[in-house]
Amino acid sequence: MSGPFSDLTDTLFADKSVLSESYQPEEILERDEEIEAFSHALQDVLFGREPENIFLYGKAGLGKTAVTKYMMSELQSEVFEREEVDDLHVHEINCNGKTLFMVVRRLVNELLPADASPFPKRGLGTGDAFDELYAQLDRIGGTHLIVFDEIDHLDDVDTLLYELPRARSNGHITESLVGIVGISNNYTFRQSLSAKVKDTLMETEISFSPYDAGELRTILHDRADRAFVDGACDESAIAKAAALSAQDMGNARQAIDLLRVGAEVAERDGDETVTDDHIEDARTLVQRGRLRNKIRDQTEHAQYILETIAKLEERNEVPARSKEIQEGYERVAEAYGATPLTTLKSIQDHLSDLHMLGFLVRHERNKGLSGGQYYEYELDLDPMIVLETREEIVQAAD
Ligand SMILES: Nc1ncnc2c1ncn2[C@@H]1O[C@H](COP(=O)(O)OP(=O)(O)OP(=O)(O)O)[C@@H](O)[C@H]1O
Repeated sequence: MSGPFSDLTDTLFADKSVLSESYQPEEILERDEEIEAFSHALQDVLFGREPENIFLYGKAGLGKTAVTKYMMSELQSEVFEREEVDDLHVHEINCNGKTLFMVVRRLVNELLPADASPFPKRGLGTGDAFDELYAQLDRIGGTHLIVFDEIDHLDDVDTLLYELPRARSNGHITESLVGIVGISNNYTFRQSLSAKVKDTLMETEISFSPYDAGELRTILHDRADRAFVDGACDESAIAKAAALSAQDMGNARQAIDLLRVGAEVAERDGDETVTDDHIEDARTLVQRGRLRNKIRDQTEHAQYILETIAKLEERNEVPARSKEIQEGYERVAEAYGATPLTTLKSIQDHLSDLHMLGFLVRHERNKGLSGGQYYEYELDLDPMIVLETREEIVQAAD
């Protein structure tokens, strides 16, 4: 029997899941100093003392989550070994898009006994949710470490950071100990806290810096060893993925993505080894994917404007002035059954935003002797990406 899948054999991957987002590495590489600072801050837990509060800062993909997961699991094992230490409970919650009430309620529900009814969504306030949280922490006892990921996204973070670290000294809890681990992409987070919180919050701050090419190479090497069958990935492909990501933001997630997509390209082409060329192709694919998402994030009218400029570009009618773009835009908006924005000023505002966001190149022109200046615009990306993305969006909406 032969069918579309009958010829397929996996010649590249030994375990592809090692390159997936959900994979938690057993070993954390190139973060010795951060791990050392983290262990130091956590050591009170092993002596039954109140934990220090810990804040981790750093841009995306620098290992904050991976290091935290690793530290929590190492600490759990150590607590388990030392029978004299009370139980350790670790709770993790992502704060993005949540109110303080939602976060505290979620924690309460995690702590409640399995047969208890959940904390009500309505009718009670944040103060009530905190009271229930304290009651549950004391009912369970031991040490509780609560990891708040994207803590800077929380609406009323001041209250959280004023309440929880003081729960014991204020007598709200007596049978348990609680510590906070806050994770944030925003280095200025601490400055945004109220003076009252800033002055009293005792914490250790650990900052994660971008990985350099050598560090990324070590991380990728380790992944490649586990992910690929022997000899299926060139050393220079690893070096290339590491170098490209180091030049960008030093982001390990991006480096791993390049390696995975590069391997998918090799697989698609029927090649038995991942090479530099595959990583180069992966870069283009990953960049296109990012651009597509960025276009999708724009408002409907901003997208019409981008589509208009892409069409002008296809007819070699760029760079174009805002008046010309407005005329094309009106036709595009109407073709989608939308009512176009009417003033030239509103189009110019959109053009200026799209320029700031890096979608457009802007040329400043002078009107010769009559004086005065105006701008002309063209896309700073391949018009096909805009047109294809728009088509996908329209088809998905049908
Ligand atoms: N030092 C490291 N050793 C091994 N793998 C790592 C290391 N740093 C990061 N990674 C891997 O890179 C990816 C991104 O890391 P992680 O999710 O920890 O980043 P983050 O700093 O928490 O970023 P974000 O804020 O975007 O979540 C994960 O797959 C993680 O396993």
